[in-house]
Amino acid sequence: MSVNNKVTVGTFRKRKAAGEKISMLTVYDAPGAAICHSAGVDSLLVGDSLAMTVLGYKNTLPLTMEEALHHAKAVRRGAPDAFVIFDMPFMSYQASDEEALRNAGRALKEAGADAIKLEGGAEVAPLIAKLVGSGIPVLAHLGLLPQHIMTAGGYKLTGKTPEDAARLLEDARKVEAAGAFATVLECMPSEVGKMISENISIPTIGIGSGPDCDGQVQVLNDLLGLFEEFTPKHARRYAELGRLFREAVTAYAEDVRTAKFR
Ligand SMILES: Nc1nc(=O)c2c([nH]1)NC[C@@H]1CN(c3ccc(C(=O)N[C@@H](CCC(=O)O)C(=O)O)cc3)CN21
Ligand SMILES: CC(C)C(=O)C(=O)O
Ligand SMILES: [Mg+2]
Repeated sequence: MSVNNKVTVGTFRKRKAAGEKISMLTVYDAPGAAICHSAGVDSLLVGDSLAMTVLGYKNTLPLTMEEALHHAKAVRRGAPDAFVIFDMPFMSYQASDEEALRNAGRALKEAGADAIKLEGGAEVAPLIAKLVGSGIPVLAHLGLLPQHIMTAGGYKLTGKTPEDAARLLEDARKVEAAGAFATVLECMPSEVGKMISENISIPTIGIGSGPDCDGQVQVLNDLLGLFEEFTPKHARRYAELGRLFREAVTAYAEDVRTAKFR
């Protein structure tokens, strides 16, 4: 069988109903998208982690719409049939709903994305309803919100107290009611990931939120060992491409120096 039947928002719903897990990986360029899609990864997220993994920024805040679109277009070219989600950059959707709708529209119209993702719970539920009402599928994102590091004072695990866990469930119910087709759950205790997954009808896509989420998402560069600034605890490493990369270019430089390669 071909590895990918065409994935749609309906696929997410059906998978959860059937108890089948959903895989998602971030990807930022055409060759990466081609490999991930042909390998059978269900969905590709052009994460705003692009800022850190590829563009060399210290956090995700500086990323612009233009930069994100540039990479989303490359991802679409590399995997024309993949389900591609565009992660809305910081301040592309916060200033007004009007600006949010225009920017989300650009993701679909200009980059050919299938859906957008934005960070937040109850406070963005009315915006999610407007986007979905306009025909733009939305993936929500709850828990650790990297675009809130300045107000949070860093990257912090969420849902550690019963009150926090209850608030996360409330947020999950609000984004579900607003029409999000699924939600990311980032960095919360496994029990909270499980509790939320069991109490909403849309799939949860976990990162650092335990084995009972309806799917998992990883940052590609963490998975491949290609991000050397730091390793988040939630990252699972499947390869050491950073090491291979360094060995290869070291050998090349040495071969040129010693005139073995000429
Ligand atoms: N390479 C990369 N991987 C990611 O997962 C990622 C990015 N970049 N950039 C955007 C955000 C930032 N994320 C992060 C970054 C750091 C931690 C972190 O330092 N976590 C701590 C645990 C936090 C705590 O214990 O309070 C850790 O030790 O891993 C978590 C998520 C997730 N996203
Ligand atoms: C970690 C995922 C969910 C993300 O938002 C990103 O990579 O930007
Ligand atoms: Mg993101």
